[in-house]
Amino acid sequence: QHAFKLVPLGILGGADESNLSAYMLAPEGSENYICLDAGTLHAGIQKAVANKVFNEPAEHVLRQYIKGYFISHSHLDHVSGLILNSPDDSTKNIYGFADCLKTLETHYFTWASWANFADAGEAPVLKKYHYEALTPGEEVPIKNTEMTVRAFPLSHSNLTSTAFLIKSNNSYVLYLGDTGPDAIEKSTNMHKLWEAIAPLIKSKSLKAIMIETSFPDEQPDKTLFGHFTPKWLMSEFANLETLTGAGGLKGFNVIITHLKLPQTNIVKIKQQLQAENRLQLHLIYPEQGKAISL
Ligand SMILES: Nc1ncnc2c1ncn2[C@@H]1O[C@@H]2COP(=O)(O)O[C@H]2[C@H]1O
Repeated sequence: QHAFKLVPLGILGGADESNLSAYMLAPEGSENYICLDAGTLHAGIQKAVANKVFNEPAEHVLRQYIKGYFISHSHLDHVSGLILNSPDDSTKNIYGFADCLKTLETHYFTWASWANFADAGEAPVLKKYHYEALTPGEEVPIKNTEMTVRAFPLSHSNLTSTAFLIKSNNSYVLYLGDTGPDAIEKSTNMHKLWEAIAPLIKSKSLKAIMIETSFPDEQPDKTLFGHFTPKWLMSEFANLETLTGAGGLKGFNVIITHLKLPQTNIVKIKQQLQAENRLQLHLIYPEQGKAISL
């Protein structure tokens, strides 16, 4: 019995502008999706339609199926698809922490960068999108869907990034925007997040964690820029295992996002994750336009 359907619209962490972080998520059997980050929309929806994931034209998927956007942080590779597709989009909410939404308002939905399709910021405001600021830890319903969200702060170098805990009935998916290990970020955000979600792993209600691994282990700690390597990812999951109990993560779905090109690095990251997977996580590599049931 699956609880969610996930449709990756873009999966990479930069460089290939046709395939940047964006993931549609809906309760299984529902057409009321959210989109987690929005780096690439058009190219991903086209692929999903070509793969018969959707039986409607791409315009319909963009306008009718995506009910809202969840933006983890304001870096271009997480928002460019939203901005570029905004003239063809329908009215909906953009959810995120206040400082992230403020950057959309002051840097992107302005009359110099684009047109102001939002409902705040530089006049005239076209009011297609409503900025909906989230409060850390507070569960709120997601408009026009059967899901709720709780947002948690993450550290991403100089920025605050976001983890979104999405709930449908009594099942959950956890999506993390760009972030790195507490030890390097000099943060406790990962630990606090693990404390919040460990009970959901124990109760088997958390269906998957979507988390980034941007660089192979060869990347020096001082040039991680708020990202994970396989070694650091596995060390954070080892911390999580101390909260779930020994063996508590065996077979748990971990969807690896935001791999950065070149392709030789991506091959390395996958090899290293496999070699270092002593916790026996079920590692899943999403593919653009191919649905995953969770
Ligand atoms: N101090 C820095 N020097 C060079 N490149 C950087 C620095 N900080 C961030 N970046 C780059 O800017 C990118 C912004 O998006 P990412 O965090 O995915 O990856 C980041 C790096 O590629």
